[in-house]
Amino acid sequence: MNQIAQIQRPFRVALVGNPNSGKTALFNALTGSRQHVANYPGVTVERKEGKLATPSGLPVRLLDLPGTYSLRARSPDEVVTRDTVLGRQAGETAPDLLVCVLDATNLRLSLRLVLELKRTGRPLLLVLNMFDIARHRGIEIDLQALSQALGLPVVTSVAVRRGGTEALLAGLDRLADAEAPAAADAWSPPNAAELRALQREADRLVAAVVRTPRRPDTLTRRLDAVLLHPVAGLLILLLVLFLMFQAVFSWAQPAMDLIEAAFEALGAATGALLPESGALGLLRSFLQDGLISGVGSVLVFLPQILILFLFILLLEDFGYMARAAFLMDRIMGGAGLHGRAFIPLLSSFACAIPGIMATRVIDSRRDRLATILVAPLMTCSARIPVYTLIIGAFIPNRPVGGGALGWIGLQGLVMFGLYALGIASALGMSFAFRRLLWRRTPTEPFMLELPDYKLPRLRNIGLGLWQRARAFLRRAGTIILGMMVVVWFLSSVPPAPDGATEPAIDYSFAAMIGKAVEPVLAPVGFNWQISMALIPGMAAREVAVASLGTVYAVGDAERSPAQLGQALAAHWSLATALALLAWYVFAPQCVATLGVIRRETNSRRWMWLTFGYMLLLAYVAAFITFQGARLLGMA
Ligand SMILES: Nc1nc2c(ncn2[C@@H]2O[C@H](COP(=O)(O)OP(=O)(O)OP(=O)(O)O)[C@@H](O)[C@H]2O)c(=O)[nH]1
Ligand SMILES: [Mg+2]
Repeated sequence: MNQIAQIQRPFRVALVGNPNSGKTALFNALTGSRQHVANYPGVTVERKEGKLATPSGLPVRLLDLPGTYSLRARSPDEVVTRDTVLGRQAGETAPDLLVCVLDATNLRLSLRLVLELKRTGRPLLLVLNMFDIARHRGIEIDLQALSQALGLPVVTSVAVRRGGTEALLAGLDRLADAEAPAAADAWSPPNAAELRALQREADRLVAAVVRTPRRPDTLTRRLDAVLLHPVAGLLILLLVLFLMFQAVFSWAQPAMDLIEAAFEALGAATGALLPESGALGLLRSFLQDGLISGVGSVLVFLPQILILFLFILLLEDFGYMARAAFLMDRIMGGAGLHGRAFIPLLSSFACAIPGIMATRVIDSRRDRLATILVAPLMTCSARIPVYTLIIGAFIPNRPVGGGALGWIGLQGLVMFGLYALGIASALGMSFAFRRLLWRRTPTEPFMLELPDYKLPRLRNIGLGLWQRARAFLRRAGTIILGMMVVVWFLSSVPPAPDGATEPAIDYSFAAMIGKAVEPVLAPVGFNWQISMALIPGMAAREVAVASLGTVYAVGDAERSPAQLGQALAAHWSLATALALLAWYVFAPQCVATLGVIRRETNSRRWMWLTFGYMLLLAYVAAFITFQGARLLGMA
């Protein structure tokens, strides 16, 4: 009977546990690439589900839940975890088994969650993960005593090692046959006193089953002596960040050249197939100037984005990110930011959306709001295409100086400067917000656990990169492609009248819109082509590049990004180019980010505040840059 039920319906298992206990690592190890990522309805919490089969062939559907310290949910992702555990998640039934992932090196906090989970009456399996580190540190855990004391099955795992999940898989097989008890319907969240009582019980358990030697990891200690040093540590951090940006520029080049050449060839092949005039000519223009050159000019940035993420993922896995947060705490504290804001802000280098979502680690609402408000100022990867295009076209590719400075490229330096400007303005603005909005609240003290250093796992990094690449490609394939079609339409329709003397685009809708906005943007040096490209750029910053491509391609038959750079250099003054760079540092040009701010703060007010202050900064910065550059004779 049970066998039949299993064949018809997979065994549904959910991973619960504290943040950083290794749930996602286990999830990846167990499911490989058989994963499906979506969002929970109505919230910005990712729902990650994957498939696997146990050694005995039982199909399992595995859910990776957001980390939590308690079922007394405080944030949207904790609500998802709580509701899933209790079977209250809309559209889902309760999982057949909860696998509670514990960090074996820190059982105190994890066991309190286990005790809470026990009270829900759901079937539980405990996994002591990070067992390698625990063993390495000489921590001894009496598994049998723990299992007996809790009345729950206990297995160990090393999520990041091949074969490290065998005991867990065997455990799944054993428990799949067990009859699931009914859930306790009358569950209510524990109050503070109950939580304290649970913590005391957890502490008693730990005292009874865990033996910790007084022998700290010496390698970690020796490394930390240097990496956490107030001066040397900061210098190393700066060096790491600087190397990261140099790498983004130089390593990506060959791959970018390749992608560019491929799209050029594709465009040329399409051009050869179709005639230049008539209805087929319109199709040819659509394929060549709209589709191929549009997608190509965005795709070409994939290598850079991957390199940036490679660095972030490596540093995170190595254990350096927490140190960076620790180092930055003093500096960020001066700007009114919490030390924990460092990781959200650093993630915002990739994209403000995960950055803003990562602010959930900050407990105080004000600290969190301050971080959310300034996160979009960090240079996200969608700005890279714009920066690269303009820097490539206007900043000479030569070393900054001779001799010792010969290895620093001027282009890389300008890029670094733009990033620095983003960081400085984020710190400045959070300082201003603290001064203006929350004068009297003190920042909370910094408490972040510093994990031991460990060698990054290639598999984890690979999967992380793959997920990022997929997200980017999906964006390129949907929003961006859609916008490109709109932009192509606006810039090709209506067609030029017979006997027209100007390029066809000058007669199009795009020109009309651009020209209407132009007077407002003329003081910052933007012509109507730029004014027009900024409009679709609202959907995603990098679309502006593709739009400029379309605008100038339709006018001048220029196609590849390199040729686009040349076209821009011919059409814009240096002052205009610099003003556009300044604009892009600040402009609130991403509807998705604004949407996430609204959802995460639960208010339109903060969204509009962000939009307003960023737009103001962008205008002022571009104005000063343009007028200043003109005064210096760069017009
Ligand atoms: N050495 C070792 N490292 C591990 C193990 N499991 C996970 N890690 C590492 O621990 C870090 C955190 O793991 P994640 O899987 O991201 O943790 P998580 O529980 O999903 O965290 P949240 O999603 O934030 O709740 C990663 O750097 C993993 O590579 C393990 O068994 N041994
Ligand atoms: Mg996770």
